[in-house]
Amino acid sequence: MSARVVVPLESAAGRLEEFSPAASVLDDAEYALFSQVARTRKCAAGEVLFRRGDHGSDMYVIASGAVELDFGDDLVRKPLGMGEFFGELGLLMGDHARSANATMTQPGVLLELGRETFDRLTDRDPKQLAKFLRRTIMRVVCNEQALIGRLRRRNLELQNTLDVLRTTALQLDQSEILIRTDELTGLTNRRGFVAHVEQARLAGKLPDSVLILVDCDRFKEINDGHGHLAGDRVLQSVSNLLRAVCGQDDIACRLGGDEFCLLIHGHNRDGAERIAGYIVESARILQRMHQRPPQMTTLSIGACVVAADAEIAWEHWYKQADLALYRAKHQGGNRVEWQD
Ligand SMILES: Nc1nc2c(ncn2[C@@H]2O[C@H](COP(=O)(O)OP(=O)(O)OP(=O)(O)O)[C@@H](O)[C@H]2O)c(=O)[nH]1
Repeated sequence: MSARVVVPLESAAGRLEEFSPAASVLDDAEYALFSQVARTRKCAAGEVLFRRGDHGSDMYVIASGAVELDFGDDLVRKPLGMGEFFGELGLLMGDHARSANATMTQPGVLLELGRETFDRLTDRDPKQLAKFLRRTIMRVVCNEQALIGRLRRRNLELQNTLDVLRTTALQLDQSEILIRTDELTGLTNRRGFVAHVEQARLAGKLPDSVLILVDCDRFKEINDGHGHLAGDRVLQSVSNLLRAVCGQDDIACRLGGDEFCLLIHGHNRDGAERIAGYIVESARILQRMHQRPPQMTTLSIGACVVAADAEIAWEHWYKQADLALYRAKHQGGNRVEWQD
């Protein structure tokens, strides 16, 4: 029989009792008593005694050989050896659903105790049986408490993991927004704009639109004459003006330096001409209104109609609008030119 470590443990009734921490080992007197009434069963290695969820009412004592209890999921498997018992809840509760798979890992002999044999023990040695039952109940309570502790710890770990995942997702969203946003103006930057247009185009969801390229006139003179910060303020004013004319589905973008663009969705040339004209006119008025320090420059615009065609890439439309912008600049700026 295997070696036993016996430690005192306070019972539910408050008395000190002998209790084995392995707790599934019978003492010599119990073993002798059970072997008087039990059925013996020879088992081969690998033989499955019961599976998780099976209903059963037999308890087993290992006379020789070894058994493994597998509680499933990621719970630790429990090896049992000579003198240890298992399946006692089936015996005590009757027709109990097993909570583990029990498999012989070494060939051996088991003592099987069914309900009727157990009843006979009540007559033979009630004191010994009561001691066994108390110990078994304590074992169940301890196992349950350990299980609850493990589940609590796992729950806490899961919650922590979820928190970390939530924070990471949020950080990813924020980084995604940051890398697509122009820091100075808060408008979408070139990367964000091109990604948006290309995604929509490839998905066939880019509606007929108008592309409007906007460039500040003689912006360098503002930087040179009033300083870089004044130049920054002008760029912010231009972006506010573009934001103001944007509809819900339109996009305003700072392409870089003093160059901006607007993608006006669902507009034909007539509608977009009014918008482009309004931008140039408003900039002209603001530029005259605030000259020292300057709040605005006059603006040049090159525009083209973007036909919804999944085959034509964004660069094509950009080149068209840029040709128109070049003409607008060439004619002195402060105007709108179209490329058909
Ligand atoms: N203040 C400021 N200036 C910038 C920024 N980015 C680019 N610039 C400046 O913008 C100026 C653009 O100069 P140009 O491309 O010659 O444009 P321009 O002076 O408007 O000339 P035209 O377009 O031909 O009228 C350069 O002097 C850049 O240094 C910025 O973020 N802030």
